[in-house]
Amino acid sequence: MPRGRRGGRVSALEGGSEEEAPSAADAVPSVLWASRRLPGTAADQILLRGIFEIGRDSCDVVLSERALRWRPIQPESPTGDSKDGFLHKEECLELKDIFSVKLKRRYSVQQQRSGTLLGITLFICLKKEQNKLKDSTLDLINLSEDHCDVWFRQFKKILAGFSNRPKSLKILLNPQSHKKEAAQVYYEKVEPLLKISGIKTDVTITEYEGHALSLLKECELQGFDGVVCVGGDGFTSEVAHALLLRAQKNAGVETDSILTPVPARPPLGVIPAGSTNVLAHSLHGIPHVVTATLHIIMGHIQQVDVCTFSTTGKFLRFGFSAMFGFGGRALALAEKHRWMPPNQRKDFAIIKALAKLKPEDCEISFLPFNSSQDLEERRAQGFPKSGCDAQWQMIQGQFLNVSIMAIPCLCSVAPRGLAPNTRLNNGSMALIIARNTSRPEFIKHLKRYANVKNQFNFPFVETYTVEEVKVYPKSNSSRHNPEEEDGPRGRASGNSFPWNIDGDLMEVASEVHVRVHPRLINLYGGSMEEMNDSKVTCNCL
Ligand SMILES: Nc1ncnc2c1ncn2[C@@H]1O[C@H](COP(=O)(O)OP(=O)(O)OP(=O)(O)O)[C@@H](O)[C@H]1O
Repeated sequence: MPRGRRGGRVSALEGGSEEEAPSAADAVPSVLWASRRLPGTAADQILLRGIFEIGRDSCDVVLSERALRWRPIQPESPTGDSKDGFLHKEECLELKDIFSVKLKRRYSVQQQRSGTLLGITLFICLKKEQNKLKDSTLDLINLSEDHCDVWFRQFKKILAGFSNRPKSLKILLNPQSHKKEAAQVYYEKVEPLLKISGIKTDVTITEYEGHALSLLKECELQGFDGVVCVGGDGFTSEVAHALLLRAQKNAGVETDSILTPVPARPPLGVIPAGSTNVLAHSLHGIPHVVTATLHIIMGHIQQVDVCTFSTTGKFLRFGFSAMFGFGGRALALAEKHRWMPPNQRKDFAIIKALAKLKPEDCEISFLPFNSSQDLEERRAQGFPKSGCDAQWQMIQGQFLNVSIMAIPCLCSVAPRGLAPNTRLNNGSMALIIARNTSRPEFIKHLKRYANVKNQFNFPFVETYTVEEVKVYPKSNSSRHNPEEEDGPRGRASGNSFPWNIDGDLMEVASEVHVRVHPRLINLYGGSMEEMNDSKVTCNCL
């Protein structure tokens, strides 16, 4: 009979009976990765039972359909009682937290091929502090090849049952993101975890702006379970736009003026490696590479709302968030100074845009959230168009900044989000308007994003929850002067207005129509824990 390293007898008792687990209050896990107790364990059928060394203890290990449980084996006292049994409580690991299994072997110089079997290693996804995931391992030590083989095959079978987890991924990597470290991020932190998980990858390193878009128009995605982009917001947004555009073309949807887009099939993973990582931060609650990678490996999927942007009835692009006015002009300035290092460029652009702060004269119409259903009903009841459109509201005046956001837009300068009351998939957008005010007051408003105070609690700030927005800049504002470095009011070029769409500059000459489309794209990401002080109190949102 083979024996464990510390002399414990090895056996595999398939389908054996399960001991009653101790109460959650009693359980004191000695290892970080062990969750205390699973609810409803009674119905959990036992698959295998055997002895392994875990940590420094010889343990009685039980594998059931939902969990792995173990308890150190107690030496029997002459009276038959266990001396310190109360110290050795059962620990357990939910099977859904395992992402890979390998046979653990020790290789000596002579044994280059097979090595000496030591046991089984389980690769585990741990939940750390708020929203952060971490990979870890659990070694089940047993020297018996037969014993380990039975358990190894059982773990493999269990892992194969997680059908939502990807087996092959198309990776798109922007080598120019931030300080050009996206390749290093991918090859050092992401690829090793994908390899351990047995996920096949096909990596394309983009060579120019727009490369991902043109590649996704043509390339075959049939063999991939998902697409992953490694880069910043501009790159992620480009890839999301490309996937959605592809979905429309595949479904025969006219892309000149998209009214009701169809969802994109392959889920998109977002590995944060840019100078701004608002999308990854909003999706995972933290711009953390390992967390993002583990969500992909575990097949956690979120359906996320997406906006369409169009002008004069013509579709422009898909995106998650937009800024017009100060946000657009600051980006236009940053783009003109691409030669600067990313952080310096951002700071420079913000300071310069603040120095040249001027309001945009425009008219904003919006359809408040939940009114479109009423609108459809009114149209169905034969109301004239003007009667139907009474649902639309209109404001006009001089605005310093207009933000339209379908996602919360978490970032380092706004840890609770630029739109903290929006969710990833609540089917609405936040419309946040800063009317004209003095520069110090506007700066005070911007600074509030960084702390817990309500950034909307200013008389010049208005917030609305909307489904559609139309922004009409007034055409009588001063014309572009090519002599002026940044154009009038920092405009991007000619007579167009700069829009910041997910960190990408979009120049539009006339009005922009933004509509939200609920749950249009699948993104890899788990449901986020709310921040402790999650809701700001605001009259409108
Ligand atoms: N090889 C490349 N060379 C130049 N630009 C590229 C390349 N690959 C992708 N891009 C473009 O770079 C833009 C910005 O990329 P990304 O968002 O990853 O970086 P970033 O550092 O966060 O950018 P930003 O400083 O604009 O926030 C994207 O619009 C993308 O199309």
